[in-house]
Amino acid sequence: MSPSPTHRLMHRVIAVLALATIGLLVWHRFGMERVIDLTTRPDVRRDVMDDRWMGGSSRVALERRGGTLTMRCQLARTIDWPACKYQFVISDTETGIDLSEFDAVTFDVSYRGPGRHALRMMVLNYEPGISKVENPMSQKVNELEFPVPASGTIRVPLNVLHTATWWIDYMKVPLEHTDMRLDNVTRVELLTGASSTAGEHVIELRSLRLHGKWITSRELYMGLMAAWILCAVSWPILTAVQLRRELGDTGRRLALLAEINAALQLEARELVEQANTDPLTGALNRQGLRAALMSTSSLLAPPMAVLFADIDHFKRINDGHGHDVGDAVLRDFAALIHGEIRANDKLVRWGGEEFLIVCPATGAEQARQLAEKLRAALHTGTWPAGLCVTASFGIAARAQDEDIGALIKRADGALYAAKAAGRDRVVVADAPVPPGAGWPMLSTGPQYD
Ligand SMILES: Nc1nc2c(ncn2[C@@H]2O[C@H](COP(=O)(O)OP(=O)(O)OP(=O)(O)O)[C@@H](O)[C@H]2O)c(=O)[nH]1
Repeated sequence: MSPSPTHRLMHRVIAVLALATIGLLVWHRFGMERVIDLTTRPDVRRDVMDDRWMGGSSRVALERRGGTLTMRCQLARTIDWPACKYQFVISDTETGIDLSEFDAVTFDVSYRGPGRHALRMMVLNYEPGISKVENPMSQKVNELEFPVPASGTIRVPLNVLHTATWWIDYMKVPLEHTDMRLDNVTRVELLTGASSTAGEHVIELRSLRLHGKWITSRELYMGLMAAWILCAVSWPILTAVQLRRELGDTGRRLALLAEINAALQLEARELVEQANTDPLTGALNRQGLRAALMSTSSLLAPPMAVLFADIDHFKRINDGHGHDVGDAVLRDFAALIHGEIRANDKLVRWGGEEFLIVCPATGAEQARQLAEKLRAALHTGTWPAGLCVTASFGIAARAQDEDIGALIKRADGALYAAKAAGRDRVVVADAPVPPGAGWPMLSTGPQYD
């Protein structure tokens, strides 16, 4: 069975999702790089500061030339931790930027000055519950000191930063807040090294860049997981909807087929009825009698009788009043007989103005009484054109094992006798003569084909 359009669509969605998943994971791993350049970014305030606010006597000055920031620091070791520093202020409020998915920082720097060249980087993170906007010292200090060449680019991985122990002591930070965090960075500072020699230190910073990803691994995994869960959930739902639709279609098709079938059956019944019925009188025709005898075998079980009824001088009616009146008499004659006989009796138009009545469960005497009743009804009936219509009746009761053809022939003989005796009467045929017992009395009637 070929898949439904819904399933084909789902297969495509899964294929696209699988490719997108692989593509995004590879892209996230090897690309998707986001760079924040703190030396040029317009919303970052760049500044320098010396240690006089802590009681020191170092002096610092900043020169800006193009994108290059040159810090001239006259370092004086008059306090324990003398320092000059660059400040990159990202935010003065509690809302910083999330650098947790940033993995490195690069410096393009030149350093001139006495002693060992080293720089200290501090990344200040706003910690809810600990940091206060009005107290810059309350921001969590993540720091690292690293050596600096005379000139060149240095790449420092961010995961080697650690929370400064002096800050933990100073702020009396509980243990659970001592981990390094970069999810809300408000400020980055670049200081002279902790054990820098006194004297002039000239640091030329051409760029300071943070390197990370456009979306965090967590966001990527969550997004992909949500997409796959949505896909997994929608699969059974769409399958159920599709099945429901198919069931509905099948039901509608079945209902339509049942309707067509019923119509065809009705049509077939009508055709059979038409084939078995005389169109003028509504009585059975000979084919109809054959069908009735075949479908209801009990019709012929003795005792049973057949009556031949033939309208007297019907030719005169036709000749005297026209064929239409003749037809009307035939219709009324059949209707009158139908009104008098039992439901399981069969009225057959045998030909012209001659009718056969098949009466199951009827003996010769009962058949004769019926014929007399019919004859009397004809007398009292109302006929087209004020006519008086009579009929002659020939009756034969079926003997055990008698052939139906022979039975009809005997009834026809009796009818012939009734006509011959003056019409408007009933004649009952004698019982058939058993083989070898001689000829029956009424065997000389008209021949049947
Ligand atoms: N109007 C009409 N006449 C029919 C039909 N079928 C047969 N007839 C006519 O019925 C007439 C039968 O005439 P006959 O066989 O001579 O019988 P009859 O005139 O009734 O005389 P008896 O039977 O001897 O009393 C014929 O004129 C047929 O043409 C029919 O369907 N409609």
